[in-house]
Amino acid sequence: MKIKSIRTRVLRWSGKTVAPQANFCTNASDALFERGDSMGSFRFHEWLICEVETDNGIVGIGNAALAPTITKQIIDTYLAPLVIGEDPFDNEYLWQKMYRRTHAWGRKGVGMVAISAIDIAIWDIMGKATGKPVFKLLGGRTKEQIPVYASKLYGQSIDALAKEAQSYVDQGFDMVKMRFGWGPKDGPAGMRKNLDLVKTVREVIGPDRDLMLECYMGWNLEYTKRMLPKLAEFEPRWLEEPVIADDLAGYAELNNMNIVPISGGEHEFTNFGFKTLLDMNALSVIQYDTNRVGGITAAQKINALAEAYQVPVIPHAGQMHNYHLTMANLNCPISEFFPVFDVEVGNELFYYVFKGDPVPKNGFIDLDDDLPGLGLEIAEDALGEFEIIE
Ligand SMILES: O=C(O)[C@H](O)[C@H](O)[C@@H](O)CO
Ligand SMILES: [Mg+2]
Repeated sequence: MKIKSIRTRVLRWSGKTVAPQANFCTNASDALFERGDSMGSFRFHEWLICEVETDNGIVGIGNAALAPTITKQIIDTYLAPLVIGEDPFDNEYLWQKMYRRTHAWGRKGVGMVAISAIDIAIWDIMGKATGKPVFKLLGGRTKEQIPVYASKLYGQSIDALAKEAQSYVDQGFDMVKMRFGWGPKDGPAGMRKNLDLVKTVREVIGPDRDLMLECYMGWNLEYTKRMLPKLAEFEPRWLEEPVIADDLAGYAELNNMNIVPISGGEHEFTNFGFKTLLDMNALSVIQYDTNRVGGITAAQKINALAEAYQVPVIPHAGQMHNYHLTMANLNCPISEFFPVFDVEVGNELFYYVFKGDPVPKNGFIDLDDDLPGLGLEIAEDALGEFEIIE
């Protein structure tokens, strides 16, 4: 079997979007003096689809959400010529070929995102060719079902936040992740508002459900050190991305304070990136995203490394490319789930592009043992609300 062609499309959402409210979510741009739309860099309103076709007609589907138009160019210009004509079952060789041929500029960021999209498609091909779901090629079923946490609860009024949190309890979720609305530039008043948000959600979900807290790189080391003792009383399962991805020492200092477990990794790349973080004891939970980190080939290597350190892996994003890894690894205990809403930040866009993502029931999702590949189809009949850049 050989790879015959690669087709990339960028889908630009032109349908209804919900504008984020003020103080919707802290993020790395908050450190800039102009508030403006600090969420500007934080939209996922485009998605890249990467279809890899073999000479016997099997089509594997990969995807990417970061910088889709650039990722498309990287695949079309640099990566497709490297893998066309090759055997998709040589996935390790193909990953190394893409990684080493673009090493000068592609080992992190959009270069690795592009490699991820092709690698995910290759694993979809291997599943379809063998008649096995991808997780059965990675280690098989390690769970009856996958527990999922409802991940939204962006900054909003206290009443609205409580109502949204209650809706997840009513749907049977035992774990929720919320976002902060304020950070270092908002001073003590912002700290109090952040703590009010956490207090509200903790009161709604009660003491026996997991509460996770998301900063999305919007805080810094000094502010987080002041916040951690104030957050401890709410017993969060983790505090996520308190500092920017390059502040490895900050991650390590915060995690080694052992006040609240620190999580991160959705903006880190390859097993080398995570070896450094693990050696520094910088994370208590690893959260790579398979469509960024290097695809399934890279993610599975990180899973093995993390297991040796006994650091759990809970990939960013409730999407199929992550669910298969979670199902196949004992050290991946739960998955994230983005509730389906109107398009806001864009995490929800995945459900508009693809068909097949499992729907949670009572706080769990499951995968089909008999559905080959990733189990996704492109929702071609629903792409009318997208501008398609081919
Ligand atoms: O952990 C997450 O879900 C991500 O950081 C989100 O995609 C981002 O929207 C911040 O909430
Ligand atoms: Mg996150």
